[in-house]
Amino acid sequence: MRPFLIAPSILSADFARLGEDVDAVLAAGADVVHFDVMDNHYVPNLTIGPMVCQALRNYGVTADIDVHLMVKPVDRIIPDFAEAGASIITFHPEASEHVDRTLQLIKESGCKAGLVFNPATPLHYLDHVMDKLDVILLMSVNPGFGGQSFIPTTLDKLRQVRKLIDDSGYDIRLQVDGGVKVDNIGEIAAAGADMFVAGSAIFNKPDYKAVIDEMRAELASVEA
Ligand SMILES: O=C(CO)[C@H](O)[C@H](O)COP(=O)(O)O
Repeated sequence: MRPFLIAPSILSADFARLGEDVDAVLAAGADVVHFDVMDNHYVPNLTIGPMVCQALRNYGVTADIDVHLMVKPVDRIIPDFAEAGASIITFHPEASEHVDRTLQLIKESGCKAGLVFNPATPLHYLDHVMDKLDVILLMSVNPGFGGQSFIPTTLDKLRQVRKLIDDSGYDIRLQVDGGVKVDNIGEIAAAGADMFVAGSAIFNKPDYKAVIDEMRAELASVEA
């Protein structure tokens, strides 16, 4: 399996000093910035858009920015995020009228592309598009808010998707998002995830490096 990636969700960062907080979490050892976009329509919350992504790039953030679109419709906003510096764009297949077309739009915009599955979204959306995916994100909470508890049935779903990826032979990251903490990240990795989104577990602690180091220590015992 490829190296594990830790992607702090800036949903739990301090929006009043976002650039500094993102710099701090990257300096603490994070690999990727996870950027949650909510529209108060597809999910019952409202967050940030392309202007904030561009502001992070202008501030000097060079790490990959992983944009998770919790919006409907999806396609209109994709070129704006690509222009604003997104590296990866993921979306929920049931929020798109044409999943294949949306994946192509992301790729043509120069970004990596992925599909996101809510806890109750069936995996059949993966049929016929595995060759177009760079990331599969399994939500381990219902989307909309940080700080929720990890839904344990996600572990079985991770095992299923890990097998699908391995059998496909494609180079696809398996990401998990929601309720990821130091005390469950090892079990989640053992189920097949290789990219871990964590918001409150990192940003709600005073020492980001200490949390990320503890996560890496748990992951090291899975790799061994
Ligand atoms: O997409 C999200 C919610 O829709 C967040 O990324 C996710 O919930 C992370 O927050 P936490 O780690 O606090 O659960």
